[in-house]
Amino acid sequence: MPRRRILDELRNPPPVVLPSLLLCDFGNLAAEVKAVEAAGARAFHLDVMDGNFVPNITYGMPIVEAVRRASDLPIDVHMMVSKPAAFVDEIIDAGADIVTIHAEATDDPRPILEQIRKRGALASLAINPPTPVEAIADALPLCDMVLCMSVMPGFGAQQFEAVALDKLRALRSLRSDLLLEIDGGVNASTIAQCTAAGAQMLVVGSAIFKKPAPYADSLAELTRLAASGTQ
Ligand SMILES: O=C(CO)[C@H](O)[C@H](O)COP(=O)(O)O
Ligand SMILES: [Fe+2]
Repeated sequence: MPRRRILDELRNPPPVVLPSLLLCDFGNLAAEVKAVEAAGARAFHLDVMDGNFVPNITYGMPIVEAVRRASDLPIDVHMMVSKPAAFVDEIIDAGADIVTIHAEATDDPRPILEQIRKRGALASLAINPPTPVEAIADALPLCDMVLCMSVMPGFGAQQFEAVALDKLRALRSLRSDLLLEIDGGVNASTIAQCTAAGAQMLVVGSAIFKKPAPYADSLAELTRLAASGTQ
């Protein structure tokens, strides 16, 4: 999908709940993707971890390609890798529509964000809970989206860290057009606070995949709660 159309679609209310496939059944990946799409998902979140930037290894291009084959929905790839510049092109070739790199992984994210945009994908920058918004001020003009992590990256099913909410509020006051995403510990108890603070993109892993498919009830309930935070 073209960059502009994805941006417009994702900015449309209600807020977007993105299933994080980290905790899905990889033995039945295509079926899981289709089940989540049938449940009403508007985009997917894929967690690429390299065992170096974070203390865990997940998957790379082949899984992004497999999700691309199973669905036409936008794919948001969260790159928890030490050398994002080396893999951005391949991730986009595999089917990523949004590429999120970590501010902590590079001295200057700007050339990588430019490269992502040049390739026609949405450029996104993530910050870990201890990283302040000021650390990415120079890169903000090149960002379509900012991801505020509400856990230290590496694993699903961790406890939500509310420090991300202050950063969402600060970013929203700086730029009204920026897509804002939050990831980590987002569930029925925390999701309304996230949208109240300005997030439109809510990544949810364990709160969807801890129950077996179909996922329609949990996705609808999370979307309802997310929308209630914007009222
Ligand atoms: O980036 C991530 C972990 O680093 C995942 O997207 C996130 O943790 C999703 O899982 P949960 O909703 O269970 O926290
Ligand atoms: Fe993630």
